Amino acid sequence: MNPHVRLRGISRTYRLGAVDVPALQEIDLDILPNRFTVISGASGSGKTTLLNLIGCIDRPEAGQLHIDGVDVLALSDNALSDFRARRLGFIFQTFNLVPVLSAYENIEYPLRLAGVPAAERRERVLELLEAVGLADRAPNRPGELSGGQRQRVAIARALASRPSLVLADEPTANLDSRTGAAILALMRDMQRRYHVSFVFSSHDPGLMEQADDSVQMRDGRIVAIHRQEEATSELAA
Ligand SMILES: Nc1ncnc2c1ncn2[C@@H]1O[C@H](COP(=O)(O)OP(=O)(O)OP(=O)(O)O)[C@@H](O)[C@H]1O
Repeated sequence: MNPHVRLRGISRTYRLGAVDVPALQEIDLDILPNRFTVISGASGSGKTTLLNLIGCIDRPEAGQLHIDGVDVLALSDNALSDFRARRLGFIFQTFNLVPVLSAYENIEYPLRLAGVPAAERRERVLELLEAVGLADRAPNRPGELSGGQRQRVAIARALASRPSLVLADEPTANLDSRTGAAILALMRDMQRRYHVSFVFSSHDPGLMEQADDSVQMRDGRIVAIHRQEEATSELAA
């Protein structure tokens, strides 16, 4: 199976005054398509830095990064923004919804930016609201929703532009454990339903069991990769 994301020799060092902080050191990693991948590791192990690089929000000093076969580090800033908007979806720990927009409008926002026609926008937003269990909350602003409901809106927003890859940086960190488990189950469901690759980071080693693939990090390096057997349906296909 061709990897969806391929990292080779990726290094990223932050400069803090005179001190160099090596956040990632020569990372080699393949993320497989249509799988649910968790990146776990202690605080400071480099998870966010890795997700920011895969999300083309940050650039490494060294190494190669291909997504869907595209050498993203060779793209111009404009081409990279376009690539990000079309192919990638993001879910954040702090939800990052626009407070003055309703749940419906938050999900619709990336579609407006992408110039999707109004009728198609409406169809996609209503389908996603239904899919994340918030059909009755369309007019509510984020301030009128619970943390779990806000994250559901954020999941729907991340999927709105039909990305091939969704990146989620500690999406359950600000939720109680029950709500976090429900959000995780929803992400899993959405990953299967929409045939996207999901990559999310977590401190919680318990989540590793629920992923197809798990990547463990320590001190800026990958110390273990565990891949579950491919799903039967994929093998049969
Ligand atoms: N902007 C920055 N400037 C300097 N150092 C940074 C910066 N961002 C991260 N670091 C350092 O890089 C290392 C990796 O940080 P990163 O945020 O990627 O880890 P993490 O595994 O996501 O941690 P957490 O679980 O706490 O979010 C840490 O040592 C951190 O202190």
